[in-house]
Amino acid sequence: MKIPFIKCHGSGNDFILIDEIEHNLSFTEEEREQLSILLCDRIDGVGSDGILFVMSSDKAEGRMRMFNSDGSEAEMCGNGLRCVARHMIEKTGKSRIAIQTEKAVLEVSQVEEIYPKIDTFSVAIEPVSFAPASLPLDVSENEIVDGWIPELSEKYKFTALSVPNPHIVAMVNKVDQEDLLEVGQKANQLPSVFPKGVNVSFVQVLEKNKIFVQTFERGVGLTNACGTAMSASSLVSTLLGPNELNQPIIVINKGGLVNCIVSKDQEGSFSIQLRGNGTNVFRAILDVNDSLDSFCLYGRETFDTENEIYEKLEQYAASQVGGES
Ligand SMILES: N[C@@H](CCC[C@H](N)C(=O)O)C(=O)O
Repeated sequence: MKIPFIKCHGSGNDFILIDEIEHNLSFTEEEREQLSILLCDRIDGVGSDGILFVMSSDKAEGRMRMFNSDGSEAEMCGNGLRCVARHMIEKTGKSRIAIQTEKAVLEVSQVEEIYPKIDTFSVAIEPVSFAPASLPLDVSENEIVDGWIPELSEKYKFTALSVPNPHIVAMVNKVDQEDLLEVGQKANQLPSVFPKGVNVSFVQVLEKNKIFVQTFERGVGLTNACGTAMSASSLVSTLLGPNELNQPIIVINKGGLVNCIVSKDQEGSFSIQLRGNGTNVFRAILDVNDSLDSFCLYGRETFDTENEIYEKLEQYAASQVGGES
């Protein structure tokens, strides 16, 4: 099977983007899972945090399905949606379109650069819910906002929310990566509390409207950045910390930076706009064998100029957090 793809990233959260419409491809559910495990492998595969399958939609200009590197499917992917937004905006020539995701049809658009010469895409992150059933999270409380989850940790308090994939967020004085790894692994081996697993983030306030976020992602592990987690963290640090509604919150991460704008409507529902890069690294073609357990890659073309420009953003982001990034 021949599969042309683009290797891309949002804040260093990297993906293999496969456009099924353009290349007349269609996979079974089992093939999507197997391809994700085969191709995302950082040693023997192409290496990425997940696969973005771009499909046709009768509700929007396109549809995104996102699979994690362990082969599980996620309800949503913020950094991935920016990469799909860029791809579809370039294809359609429109600067504002809609993309169907598992739980919602979401508006995406090209917007003002977040950093000089970085093409920037804004994606809507919604629906947002604090209802434990929406994650799902099996607790007796009506919601967990800066509260204890005793089965998980005696050291960190969490806020649980879906955006709409599941997240728990802890506000910390300083991000301890070893603790994050430990808590993240534990949370994802605790089906009595998190039946479908959960993304776990630690958030450090750098100053008003500026935070540093790191995430242990369900289905992957520690990543450079997670778009839905940075959106959830912006909301949580607005509720519990110094950040403000309707103002850009700068979110520094290990792979760069994004801006998040948190809004609340008249009914009290929250939504978040996530703005950041959608950078192409290279394009190539995969020749995958019938049993989907090996492949060869050919025709590789790199996007050198945009990657050189992105390095400047990375250096700037690293300078904003000293030891953290
Ligand atoms: N990195 C993504 C989220 C990917 C899915 C996540 N690991 C999950 O299983 O919910 C993002 O940028 O939002």
